[in-house]
Amino acid sequence: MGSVRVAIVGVGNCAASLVQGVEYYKDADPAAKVPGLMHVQFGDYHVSDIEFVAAFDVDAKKVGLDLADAIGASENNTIKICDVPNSGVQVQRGHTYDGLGKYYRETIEESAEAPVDVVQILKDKQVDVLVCYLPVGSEDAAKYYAQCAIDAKVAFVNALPVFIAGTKEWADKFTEAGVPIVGDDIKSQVGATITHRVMAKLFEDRGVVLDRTMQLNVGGNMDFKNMLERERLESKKISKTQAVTSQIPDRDLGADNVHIGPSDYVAWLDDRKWAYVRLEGRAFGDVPLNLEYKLEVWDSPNSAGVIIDALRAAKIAKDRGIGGPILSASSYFMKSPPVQYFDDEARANVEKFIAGEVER
Ligand SMILES: O=P(O)(O)OC[C@H]1O[C@@H](O)[C@H](O)[C@@H](O)[C@@H]1O
Repeated sequence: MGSVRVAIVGVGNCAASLVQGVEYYKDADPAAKVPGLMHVQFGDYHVSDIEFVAAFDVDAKKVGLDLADAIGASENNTIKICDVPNSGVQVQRGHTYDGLGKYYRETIEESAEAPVDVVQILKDKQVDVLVCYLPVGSEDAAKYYAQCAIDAKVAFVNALPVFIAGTKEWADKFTEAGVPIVGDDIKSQVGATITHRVMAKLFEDRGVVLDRTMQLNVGGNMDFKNMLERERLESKKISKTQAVTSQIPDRDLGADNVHIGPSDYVAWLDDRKWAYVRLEGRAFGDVPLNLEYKLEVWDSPNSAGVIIDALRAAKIAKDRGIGGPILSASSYFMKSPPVQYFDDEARANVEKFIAGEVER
């Protein structure tokens, strides 16, 4: 079936983990269970079939570098997984639009080069899938790249909380163009969202009434620094909140009883994220029952394995000529898919999609 030719928008920490992970797992045994991957082999595609063929960024310290060098440049501060050999792919100057918020502008220098013709490059490089890793709050920039994907007939994986796959307007555009999309907003392997979803559902399934809950997140990467600008957070908070409340459809907690969102920037955490989660409920005899946990993760590697699956799902859809939102992959891999399922159902749907038993 050949390779999965991938272009990256936003060569930050998440891209760094993705590129390293593809190198790290290139010889993984398809029959083995390896840490961090849900599928070594995803349908016809092994991890090693993922090939990076183009990359776009606007940071002067990244534009012009080989992708293998750019992933360690500028403010990138995630944990190193392995060395990556020279890729032969030079990071090209993308379009900025609203991609750089106040804190990015204070921290990095924007490239003085002129933006490239993204659609032409996607076509020239015969890209299969474009993965969008722009900073939170990049509404216009994310939509610009989504349109580029449509124009170049390239599948789109939307890792950030800008609603594209989840809106009728964009879902229709992708469907009409026959271009697949997996989105929106990556849900990490075992991250704040999935653990919180599972716990909220557990309360309700076991007859405990959930009254109040909160999820406070702190981290030290550019994502968290960027999110100090509260105006950039609107869609992120909506995405994270409904990712949890969707799992307890029969309970309306009321807006004042749910608080989920990024909370502060702690520079010395680097790319680690700490999530403090609390659920308060009533159990047998209306007796209080509270659960509190803290999750410590390296943020970017925690999502890279999920993206590796999302890229291959998008490519399979493209191979099969299916356009529009890929519901199975979107609901399992993303926080804000067009349709929310419980995670066990979503997982089963992904397996059925791989087997060709469900269309999308
Ligand atoms: O841990 P969660 O809640 O699944 O979130 C995962 C991802 O969510 C994205 O919105 C963040 O920008 C990423 O940095 C993060 O890794």
